[in-house]
Amino acid sequence: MLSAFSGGDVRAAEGPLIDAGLGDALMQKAAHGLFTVVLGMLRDGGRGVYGATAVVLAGSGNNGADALYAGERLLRRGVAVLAVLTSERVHAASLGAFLRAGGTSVRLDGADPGALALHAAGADVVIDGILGTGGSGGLRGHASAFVEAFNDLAGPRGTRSALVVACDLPSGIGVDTGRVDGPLLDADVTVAFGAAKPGLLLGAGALAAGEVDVVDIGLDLAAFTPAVRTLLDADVAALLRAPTPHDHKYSRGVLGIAAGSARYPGAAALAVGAALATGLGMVRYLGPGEVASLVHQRNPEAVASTGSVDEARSQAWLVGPGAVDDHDQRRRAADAIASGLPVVVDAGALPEVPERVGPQVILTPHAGELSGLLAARGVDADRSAIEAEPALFALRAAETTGATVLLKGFTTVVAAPSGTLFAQTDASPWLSTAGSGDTLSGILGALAATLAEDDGAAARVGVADEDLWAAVAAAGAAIHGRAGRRAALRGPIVVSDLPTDIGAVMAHLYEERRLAAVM
Ligand SMILES: NC(=O)C1=CN([C@@H]2O[C@H](COP(=O)(O)OP(=O)(O)OC[C@H]3O[C@@H](n4cnc5c(N)ncnc54)[C@H](OP(=O)(O)O)[C@@H]3O)[C@@H](O)[C@H]2O)[C@@H](O)CC1
Ligand SMILES: [K+]
Repeated sequence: MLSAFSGGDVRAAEGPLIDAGLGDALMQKAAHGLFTVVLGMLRDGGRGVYGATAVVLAGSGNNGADALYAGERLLRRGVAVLAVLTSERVHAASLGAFLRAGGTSVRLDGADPGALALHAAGADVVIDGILGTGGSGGLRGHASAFVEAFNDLAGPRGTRSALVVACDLPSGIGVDTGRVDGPLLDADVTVAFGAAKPGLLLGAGALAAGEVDVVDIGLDLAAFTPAVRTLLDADVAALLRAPTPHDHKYSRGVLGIAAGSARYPGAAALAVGAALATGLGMVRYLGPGEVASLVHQRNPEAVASTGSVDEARSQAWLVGPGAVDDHDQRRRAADAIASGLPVVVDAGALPEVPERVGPQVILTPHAGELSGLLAARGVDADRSAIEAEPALFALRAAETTGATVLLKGFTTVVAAPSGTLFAQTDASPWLSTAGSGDTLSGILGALAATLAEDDGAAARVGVADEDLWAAVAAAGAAIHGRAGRRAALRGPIVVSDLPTDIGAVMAHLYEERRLAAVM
């Protein structure tokens, strides 16, 4: 599990070490970690180290000092390093060490930002040490002008030639929110010191951070609660419940699905297909006969009826995908939510959620739907406000309703009513296509059904029992994202093909789990 701690908690964990006179040692460890990652990138990128060129962007605080000390180490390996000082003030000892190692520095306020940006765009590596955890708001003044010029000249990440490495975090993102105001240097890699910060896992900050590499600098964070967590493959694998020889179809998990309507029949077929590919004992489909026929064309193993929730014994429910303007489906949604069983509530069923439910009710809105859900409960937040700070509003919705809230997006945020947060940035942009949400809900439903009666699941993934459903939702988002990435290797994603990729991802996860068990 990748755990992110707030800027305040990281500073508090540094406190005792700084009091013991170890502040400089911490900074040297951070700089060494940063240097080691840059070295690896130069080597892996085939650029070599001796004779490579680097630009260090150094702001006024300790973040700039880390970057300058890393620059000093690069100079000693034969890299030509230019330090661009983005503020009038600079950490004197680190600049002194950098200059003594043969580095050159230039102050941004006395120079032409365009010319410096052009130099940086042509370098092998740019180290972003403008702002770290002490920053507030977006980049200002000269630094902001430089970054804009660099982005224009170098082009977007992925196409530009210079590798950008963020020191602790991409300068200017909200440390705890991932909020981005103003221009930003998208990093190829972010080297985080001591722990990831929440802004690296959330919203626009997660996009800007690129790959996150955490360097151990000896901080003890055991007394602090992670602000955000990301499940890695091993965590998702640990959560899964593999069938045993003693299982039968009812004990493996039965998922009731009330999805689809005359207007949107396809949603039912997509949700059923994704649930079956995730693996479970049985899918019971409830809905109009013509929709059931469509479901059966692809998945004859689904057991269909036009009956009620009470008549269809299940361990968990999925309600809402494509269920629009259908009185019977609305009724089933309300009954499933009231059943006390785990229930995934999507799309058309979201308006059926009563004032207060429990965490076993997993809501899966996108930003627009969350805005409606909150408005109905007296909280005013439009779509763009939610997209700027997804964690804040997912948490608000979880606290207000008592449900687990999975807020869809490129980064999917999951909030438990306890305040525990997960963020999964596993998706492929190709997944933003019609029907994608229906397959996510099918995966979530299957996981809920298989884990509904599994008392050991929370402990296996390392969360409190009350946060089990949030972990399940995060795992579902991870599986969906990975399946999407796999599908995108073939070209633009056709959602009805996704079950093949879901199955392959599940096979990979079970294999990972088997290997973990024998080690
Ligand atoms: N503590 C430790 O032991 C360790 C810390 N470590 C490192 O320290 C980093 C935190 O360092 P930090 O606290 O010095 O903050 P940091 O972000 O470098 O600079 C803040 C200064 O920038 C300015 N400023 C603020 N906002 C701005 C804006 N929008 N636009 C422009 N300028 C802005 C403002 O100065 P002002 O403008 O007010 O003069 C403010 O004082 C942390 O990320 C990690 O890298 C590691 O070495 C491990 C050991
Ligand atoms: K930085």
